[in-house]
Amino acid sequence: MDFFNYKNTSLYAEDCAVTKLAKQHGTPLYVYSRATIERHWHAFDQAAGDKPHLVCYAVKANSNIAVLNVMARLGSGFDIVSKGELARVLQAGGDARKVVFSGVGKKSDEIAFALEKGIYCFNVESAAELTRIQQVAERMKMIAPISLRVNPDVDAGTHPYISTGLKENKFGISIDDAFELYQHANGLSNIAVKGIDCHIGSQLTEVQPFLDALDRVLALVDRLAEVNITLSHIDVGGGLGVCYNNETPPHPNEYAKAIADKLADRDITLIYEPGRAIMANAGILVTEVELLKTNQDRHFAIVDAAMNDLIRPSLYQAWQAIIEVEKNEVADKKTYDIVGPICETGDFLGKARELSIVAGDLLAIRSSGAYGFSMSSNYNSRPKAAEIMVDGKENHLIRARETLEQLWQGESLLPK
Ligand SMILES: Cc1ncc(COP(=O)(O)O)c(C=O)c1O
Ligand SMILES: N[C@@H](CCCC[NH3+])C(=O)O
Repeated sequence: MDFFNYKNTSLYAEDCAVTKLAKQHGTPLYVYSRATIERHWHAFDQAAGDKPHLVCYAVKANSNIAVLNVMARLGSGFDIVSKGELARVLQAGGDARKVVFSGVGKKSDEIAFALEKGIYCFNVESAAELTRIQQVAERMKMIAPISLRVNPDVDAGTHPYISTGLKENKFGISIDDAFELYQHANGLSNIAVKGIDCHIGSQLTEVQPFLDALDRVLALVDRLAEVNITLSHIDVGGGLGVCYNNETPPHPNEYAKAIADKLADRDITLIYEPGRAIMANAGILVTEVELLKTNQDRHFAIVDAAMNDLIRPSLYQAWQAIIEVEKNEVADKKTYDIVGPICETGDFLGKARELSIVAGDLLAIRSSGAYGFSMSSNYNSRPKAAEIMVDGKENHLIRARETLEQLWQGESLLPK
């Protein structure tokens, strides 16, 4: 469910006509809906009911500070993977005490920064990282709160690039080794063992793999309790999928409740790290059709957005709906490949889409709120798109379109 719907023949974002937004801000343009973000966040928050819990939004999905601020105002926590993401959370008014720090390669200065800011917990992904955190904390005369990210070897049934919970993936600590590492961690002078963490992949469309992973995690929690290592939280990661095409993922409510129910009789705090499920359908990417061309019976719509703006179709062959912003009743319906101006064959946003368009029309690429702008780049020296947030009838520019000067910011010429 989202707030991007047609009124008669025009697409609206909440109460704003998308054509007007494009006129005001130009294209390519990311448009986010505040009401959608808030509704999705509340779905996770409310499903856990009375169970102590924390929704830690995965910043990587969309890290614009206005997006983070919307969630900070709701009392959200945040899942971060870098010093940069923590700095963004703080800049957005987020509370460091509700931050969990994931990621396989935290540098010492990132660990020090997070300790200084007083984050909730480090999700430790290897024995070597545990040693590093101990060393940094000892040097700073601080205690680092940690959980181990265990890899439960569960098949998430998702795209291989975004599956993380299998033995062969680089993420986490094999669940078979975790028991010993917990005992070791428990004996370290500057480490406080707090919880356990698990994230098995992204865009999962069924609850069962989450529950299977949780069963394995709970078996370890119980084994640890037998040796007096009592954990105060379980972080179940993110990964809940959304409907891009014809997937039928469980509603966040159903997913979050299934997990909370499993923990109902345990005195333990539950942490979720959703990214996509909150943001994907809270955003669209609006682009203008520049030119139409036909090569050997194949029709191409060349648009002003490209793989640098939205890389998911190129990188994962991801399918995202592409719709007309104004339904054009006059133009012939044809099957188009929607491509950008970048010099790569892989630069496409969608293939074989039936559309009635002429040059100058606007298209909206749906479900672009997550892993859209946050994965964008300047490839082909293309300034990054502008981002706006709609809020009822109002819209706010939350990131200005990049200027040409910004393209070479920080670069310098040789002296001679
Ligand atoms: C550790 C961790 N937590 C949370 C997320 C968010 O995942 P999703 O956007 O699929 O909810 C990710 C990304 O997959 C992740 O790596
Ligand atoms: N970026 C990916 C998801 C990766 C999740 C990050 N751990 C996507 O667009 O689907």
